[in-house]
This record gives sequence, structure tokens and C-alpha cells, in this order.
Amino acid sequence: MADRVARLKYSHSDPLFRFSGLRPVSVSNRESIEVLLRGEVDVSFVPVTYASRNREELVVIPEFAIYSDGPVLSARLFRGSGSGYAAVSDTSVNAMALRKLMGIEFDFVDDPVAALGRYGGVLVIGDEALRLVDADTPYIVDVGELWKLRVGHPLVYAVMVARRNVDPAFIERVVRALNESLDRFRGSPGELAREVARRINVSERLMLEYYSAMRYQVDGRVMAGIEEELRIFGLPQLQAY
Ligand SMILES: C=C(O[C@@H]1C=C(C(=O)O)C=C[C@H]1O)C(=O)O
Repeated sequence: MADRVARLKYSHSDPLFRFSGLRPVSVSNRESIEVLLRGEVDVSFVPVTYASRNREELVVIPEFAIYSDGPVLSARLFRGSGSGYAAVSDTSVNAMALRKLMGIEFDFVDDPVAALGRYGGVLVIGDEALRLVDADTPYIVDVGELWKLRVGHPLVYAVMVARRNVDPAFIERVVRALNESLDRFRGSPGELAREVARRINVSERLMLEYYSAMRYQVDGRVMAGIEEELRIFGLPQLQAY
């Protein structure tokens, strides 16, 4: 049986969960908020945008988040051969960031590779973006890199949240398990990089580079980054646990 915890299905979340001993349900960005609101899980990582829009229902656990402090690799606007811009339908944070920083609007598409033939730029996230990076697909911008350059803060993609009224002991157990997983991962990152590279079909070198770009530990600087990000997005601020 799964624990009452959800993880995002993308490989950025493997270091957090792979050695945690938890049995999370694996969900897309859009599903992550739905399973929480329906009460199917008590704790999850959810995109900052959804956490803000549903802040009355949730508390933020300021221990972990999923963010980059520079190039992220897995969120890029790839160069297409048509005109206008498209984005994959599971992005809201990266699409909002590019809307605000570049002043562009997106059509949402389900097949980004086909969209490269019709649009001038296609925003792709997650493992699909990593496969395009691995194939040296030309790109216009890396969203994490542009954000760092223009805003100067880390770009926070997802935050860890719990439903209100969840037993604090459960939250503590999950935090401990994620810390253990990260510790074990950091002891030998190559081991997980190799495993995930094989699973998603990219080079081990790219996976190692990716895992040195992704950050998880939250500190005051990251909290300040979230505040600034939500201000730029025009969304309400979060409440910490
Ligand atoms: C950087 C990434 O983070 C994801 C991208 C998000 C978005 O664009 O809305 C939200 C949360 C993360 O799962 C990625 O998957 O590439």
C-alpha cells in the first residue's frame, strides 16, 4: 500500500524519494494538487503556483523544495521552425516565468516534438526536456538561467506542502525519511544518476550534471526567492508551517 505521500513523477524527485523507504504515489504537476485536495494524500510536492492558489487548504513545510540557482536543464524554450510559442500542458511555473520575463504567451500542446515543427519556440519541462537536451536540440533560453540572470534569486518550481490538520508526527517522519534519502544520494550521486539515466534514456553524464543543478534544501534565501517569485507572478504569498 502507498503511504499518504505524493511525489512528482519527474526525475528531479528521485534523490528525495529513492532511498527514503517511503512508498509515494507518483503524480504529474497538475495531479499533485488534486490528490491533496481530494484527501488521497496528506503530504506532497506541488508547483508554487498551485500552492499559492490553494493556500487556504495547505501549509508549506519549509524544509524542502525543488529549485535551481542558475541553469536547470529540464526547463528550456527549445527553438522550433515555425512561429509563435507553445508549452507542454504540465507546466505552470516555467510558463509563468517566461510570460513575465519575456512577455510571451503560449499555446498548450501535448506533443512537444511535433510542436517544434509548427512553433518558433516550445517550452518543455521534466524528463522530456532532458531527452531533448541529450540530443543537443537548439534552445532559446534555459528558464532557470534566465531567472537567475534577471531576478537574481533561485527559481523555485515546487514546494513541500501538507493538508491543514495533518498530524505533525507524520510530517516529521516524512521529513526525516527525505533527509535520509538525500544523505544517501549525496554519498554516491553516480549510483542514482546511472539508474535514472538508463530509465529515462539519457546519458549518465547529463544526469550527473542535472543532479548538481537541482537543489532541495530550503533556507532563508530560498524563502525570500519564493516571496519575490510570487510577487513577480502576481500571486498571493504562502503561509509557512
Ligand atoms: C524544473 C522542473 O520543475 C517542474 C516544473 C514545474 C512547472 O513548470 O510548472 C513545476 C514543478 C516541477 O515539477 C522540471 O520538471 O523540469
